[in-house]
Amino acid sequence: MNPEFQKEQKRVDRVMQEVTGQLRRLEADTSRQKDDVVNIRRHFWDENKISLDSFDDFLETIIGLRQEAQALSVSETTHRQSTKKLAELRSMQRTPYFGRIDFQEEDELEKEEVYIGISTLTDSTGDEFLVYDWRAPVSSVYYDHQPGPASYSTPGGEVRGHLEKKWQYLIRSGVLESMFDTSLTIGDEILQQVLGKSADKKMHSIVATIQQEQNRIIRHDRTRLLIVQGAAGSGKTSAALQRIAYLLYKYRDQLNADQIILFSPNAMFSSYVSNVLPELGEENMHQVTFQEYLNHRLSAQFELENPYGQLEYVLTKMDDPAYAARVAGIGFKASVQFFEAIKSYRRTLEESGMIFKRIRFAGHPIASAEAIEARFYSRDTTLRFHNRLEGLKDWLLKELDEFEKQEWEEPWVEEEMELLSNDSYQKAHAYLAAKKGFKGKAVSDYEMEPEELARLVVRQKLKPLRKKIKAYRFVDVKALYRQLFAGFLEDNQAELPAEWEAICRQTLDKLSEEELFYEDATPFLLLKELILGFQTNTAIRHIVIDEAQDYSPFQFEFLKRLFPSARMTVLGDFNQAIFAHAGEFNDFDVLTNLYGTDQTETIRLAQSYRATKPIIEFTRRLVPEGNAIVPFERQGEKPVLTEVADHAELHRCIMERVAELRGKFGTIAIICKSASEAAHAHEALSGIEGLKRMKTGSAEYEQGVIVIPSYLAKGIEFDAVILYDASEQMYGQESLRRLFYTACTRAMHELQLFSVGKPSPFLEEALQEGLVRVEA
Ligand SMILES: Nc1ncnc2c1ncn2[C@@H]1O[C@H](COP(=O)(O)OP(=O)(O)OP(=O)(O)O)[C@@H](O)[C@H]1O
Repeated sequence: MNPEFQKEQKRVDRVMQEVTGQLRRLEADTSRQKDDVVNIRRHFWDENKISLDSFDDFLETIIGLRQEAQALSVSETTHRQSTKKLAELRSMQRTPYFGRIDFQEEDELEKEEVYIGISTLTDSTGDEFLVYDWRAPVSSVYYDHQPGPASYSTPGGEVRGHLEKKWQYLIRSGVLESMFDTSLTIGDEILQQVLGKSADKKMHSIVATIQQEQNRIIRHDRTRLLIVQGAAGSGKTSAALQRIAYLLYKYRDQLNADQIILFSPNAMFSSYVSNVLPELGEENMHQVTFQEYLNHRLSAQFELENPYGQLEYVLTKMDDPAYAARVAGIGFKASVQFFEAIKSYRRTLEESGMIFKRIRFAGHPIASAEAIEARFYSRDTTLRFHNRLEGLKDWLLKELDEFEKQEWEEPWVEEEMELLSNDSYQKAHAYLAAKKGFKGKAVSDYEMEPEELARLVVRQKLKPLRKKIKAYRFVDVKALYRQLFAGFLEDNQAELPAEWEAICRQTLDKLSEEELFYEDATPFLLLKELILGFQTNTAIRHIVIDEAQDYSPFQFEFLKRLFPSARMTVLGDFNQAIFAHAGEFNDFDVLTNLYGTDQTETIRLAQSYRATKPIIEFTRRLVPEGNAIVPFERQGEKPVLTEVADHAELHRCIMERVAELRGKFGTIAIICKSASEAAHAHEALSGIEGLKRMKTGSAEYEQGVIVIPSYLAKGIEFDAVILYDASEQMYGQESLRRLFYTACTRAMHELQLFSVGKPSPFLEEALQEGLVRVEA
């Protein structure tokens, strides 16, 4: 063993010893802190006898409670911090560090050897830094510079110096397996090794091999909106997760994981990425899907279609007579034009056109729709729209008060009183007694007057109506949305799709069934919020939107308003824009309007890491301007295309191929175009042992051999991909190019395409250039 290597192993031993020692001490402390927290919680109320006898007693009680609550909060925070440190130390036990820079600061006589790992580690005196956190300012030199002049930013200003050498280490469970002087080696051995590994059930952090461009994303701080456009496999998701870890470190005094939301495409993806932050010793952020939010807001009113339901329709129901109109409708309803039309519609409602629901109680009118409308438009029109509605609400509540008084004497009240159960009667008695100031035993002295009970009965009966008025349910948003398709847009919109009439019919029919197409959900919600006021969440400080090409500008506008205090990181790839509305957009330029050019920065990632060089050379031929995508130098087999005569032969060939691939790989995905094709394939290939099918509801992606619809595989990767049927029959339309590309780019090490009959025209160029091996 060379002496340099031996010296480094000795250092690893020393650091490991330190980690183990600190871990032991912290484990003991943490368990004590946990007992403290449990103890304080258990005895919280014993320690504080509540006494309200005199003002002094009351004050003492309050002070006692406050002190105890403070003690609890301190213990909880200490315990939380220790648990986090424990997680970090446990990770460091596996890999204490992964890199080193030899950096000489300007004006310093000696160079410093800075070791970099997932967390900072000092010796027991606290004086010597054994390991620096990868997010520390000095660590950026490791990611950003080659040997030579280098600098890094600190809160106190720029630190300049000279980077002499840069090292990478591969340490596993305390054993130094290899080390590379990356200033000398050509290519990136460790990155090669990492990328050559098998796919995992969960995504891993890329902390040891973050590339310079990715580091820009991670440490970006300048603007409110960061847009990342990057090729498939360029590390967008990886960089986004590292960025969250970075933000949690940099702003550790002000920001915690609860204040960050990651918008994921589906539950399976959420589970796939859920490992990365804990691996870095951080707590996970919230993960949600946009659909979950829509459901939360709209499911009480409508049966809501899910986005994959929409996609499945678009991919499989081409024969439906309503198909062309639906697809045109999806495009229009996601357009900026429609967005602007809704905003201007809302402005016209200031003058006329509002639709209200009458307010009635048991068949008795309280306010007719006409009266409400008349009142609304008789108000001062200089007031803000929402204030006018608020005034209307207050007026209606007063009308209800008047009505309530009239009801006291009505015969139904008496009947209702007689029919009260014993329990309800007792409750009414207790309630009224308390209101009159009767306490404890004195409650039984209270004699309830029949008039009082009558008033209470009427109030209770009108409670739901009062609630409805307070929630502005007298505004008929559904009818207002309907109005857009029942003439408003036709009269006011210059350009409408040719299928407009059919689009209107479809939309209106669906609404009348109390159902909502996915493409209508966000516009409906936008209209509702524009009329009734926006619901906001100011606690969230950062939102990260992955697979952002799947969102319409509408949805972005929405998220901006929903999270007014948040910064936004948006990551996507328009070559993978597979939703039908996506035809409208090819880049994120329209998002610049969200916060303005000064507050927007765009970073592009061209290098793709996921797949071998031959796979990337092939996939980039599938999309326009694919030449801009740069493959990483990792060797492998060329993709293979096998043309078969029919489905029987297809299934036979796939089964044979799976048997061969199984020997080499842990995760093999048979990717189908749609869920219905996946269902057929799963049945036909049931001879494959342990074959599993992934569906929209699947919560976790499974290893082994799986059948999966293309759109669900998005964002995820597999060792080997078998494209079930890449024929012209299945992928003949230009609109499916992006879906086809998305499916092919899921492969890491091997890609096999089958085609029943003539292959898709998307393959023509790649075939001509010999980028695919054709098998007979
Ligand atoms: N710097 C890196 N070091 C090691 N691995 C990396 C690096 N960057 C990316 N990778 C790997 O490349 C693969 C693709 O990364 P990721 O899924 O983040 O890309 P993406 O741009 O989100 O892809 P897609 O758009 O296709 O979903 C992952 O296996 C990831 O671990």
